[in-house]
Amino acid sequence: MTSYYMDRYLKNRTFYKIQSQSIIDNPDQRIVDDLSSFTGTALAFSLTLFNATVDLISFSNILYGIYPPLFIVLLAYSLGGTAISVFLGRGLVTLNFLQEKKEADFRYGLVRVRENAESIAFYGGEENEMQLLLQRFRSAFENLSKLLISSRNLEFFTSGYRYLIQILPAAVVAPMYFSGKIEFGVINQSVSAFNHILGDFSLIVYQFQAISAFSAVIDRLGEFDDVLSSDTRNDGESMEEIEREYCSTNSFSALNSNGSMPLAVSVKLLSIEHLTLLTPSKATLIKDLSLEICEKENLLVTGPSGSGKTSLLRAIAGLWNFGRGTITFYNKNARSPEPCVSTGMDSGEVTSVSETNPDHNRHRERNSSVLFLPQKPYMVLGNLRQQLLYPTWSEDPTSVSDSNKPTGSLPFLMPEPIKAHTDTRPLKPTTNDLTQVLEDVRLGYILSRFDLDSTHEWSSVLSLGEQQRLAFARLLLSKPYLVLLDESTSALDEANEAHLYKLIESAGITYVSIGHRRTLYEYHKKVLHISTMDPTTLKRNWNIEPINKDFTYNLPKQ
Ligand SMILES: Nc1ncnc2c1ncn2[C@@H]1O[C@H](COP(=O)(O)OP(=O)(O)OP(=O)(O)O)[C@@H](O)[C@H]1O
Repeated sequence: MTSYYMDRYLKNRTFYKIQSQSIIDNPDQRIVDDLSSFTGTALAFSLTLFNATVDLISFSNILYGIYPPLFIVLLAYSLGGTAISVFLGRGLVTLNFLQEKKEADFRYGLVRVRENAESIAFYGGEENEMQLLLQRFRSAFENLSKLLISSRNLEFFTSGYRYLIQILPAAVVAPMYFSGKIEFGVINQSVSAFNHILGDFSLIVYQFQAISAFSAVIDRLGEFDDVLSSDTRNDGESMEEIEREYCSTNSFSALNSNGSMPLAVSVKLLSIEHLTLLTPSKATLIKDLSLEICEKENLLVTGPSGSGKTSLLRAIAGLWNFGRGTITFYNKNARSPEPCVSTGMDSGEVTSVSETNPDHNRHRERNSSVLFLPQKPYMVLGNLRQQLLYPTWSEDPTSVSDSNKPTGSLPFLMPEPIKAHTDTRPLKPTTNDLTQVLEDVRLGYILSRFDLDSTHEWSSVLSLGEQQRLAFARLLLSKPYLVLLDESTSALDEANEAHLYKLIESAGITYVSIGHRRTLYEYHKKVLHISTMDPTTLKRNWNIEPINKDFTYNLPKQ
């Protein structure tokens, strides 16, 4: 179940939608704790139910045979007891649900302190963190107190219920013994049968606390399952969405009609048509943007903070759907093109697939040919080799030494090889390639400190600039045909920035960058300037122009 839920959580970027739209709380806790208690309790309850059924069948006959009215009294007693315990414990499901949430919130607060240890230490924010954590703990503690009070009241009733009736079978059957109707041993027999049947009929009374905790777990898992099964892109509102199309440009599309190769071929990689970007609250960020990105026509996106530059990249990456318009990717490497659904998009022959019904392989195909480097470099948990291979190749550390030995693990727990885009991604780099690429991005010196197979908390042991250079090393290994860089060199000095841009340019990678630095103009052909939208006029707030290379920007000496 864990593997099934994780698969659905990571598929179609559901994890991102859940987080960015705050759809449900603590999905991690639901995967770890709730699944565990669901499976454990479901198994335990099934066995208890089975046991009780067998018990009931065996002892009902005995008790009914001794004295039928006793059986009927027992039935009435247990029904009454069940009704009272349901009434007394009616709040327990909600309290258990909240307890799970509050404990998970508290744990998450502690995880955030661990993850942001350096920033908190720099700010000296220990006092505030303590207050925030105490607040979360207090909330969990207060809920637990309410839960304990409710459980105590229920427990008082359950104990009374259990002992009050103990005398009944002996009291009813004893006169029958004294009148000689039954033998002495039948009194014991009836008491024992009575207790067995009472236990079976009182399953809800005795297990009410466990049942209410189980219901809370089912509620949380049900909610999670609904989110994983539904399309979380919008809240059921029929709003317009940005359309994404993936076209495969065949190799002959660049030829002239007579079959000859034109002198200057400009292969289109991406086109944006009439794109209007909105925020979730429907404020317009960018109005009616249309542009094309051709091979080697590197584009710089500039504009004031908050104007919507990152949102534009998110829209291209498929992470932002608020707005309307069409974004088309042209994948020159695709092998199995499908009929083109978009007409009048390109003079060359194109084939395309739309993202309305996304399919895993298609995502992979696009991922391998277009790469996004986010503003905040992401370091995966693992060794340096895994950092470099991410996200194009996977490396299972256990398989390095024991690749031929069976690990004894269950098949569904084995790491899945990244197989869907083997047609377009380059061959897996060797250790020499990895060392070389680190040298290329001027990170060769870290190999004297860490070897490729050492595992560290990389986001702490590498500086931000080093992490950004490592991200460029990944880029050089993956060799996508288009990369979107969101201030990916913001932590680097200008000389290193120039070096990295030259490297990706000479690797034949076309790039679209977001940046504020004037020096960036040097490495781009066109600039898209986005200005802050004026809500009163809602006029087009962008313009695109070629960069005049004669202009000098006081570049650093290298
Ligand atoms: N998930 C969100 N919900 C609501 N508003 C958002 C969300 N994400 C971004 N915004 C808003 O959209 C606007 C554009 O954000 P974006 O990150 O694209 O700006 P930017 O131009 O990249 O800024 P910067 O240069 O500071 O990185 C901002 O006003 C931001 O507050």
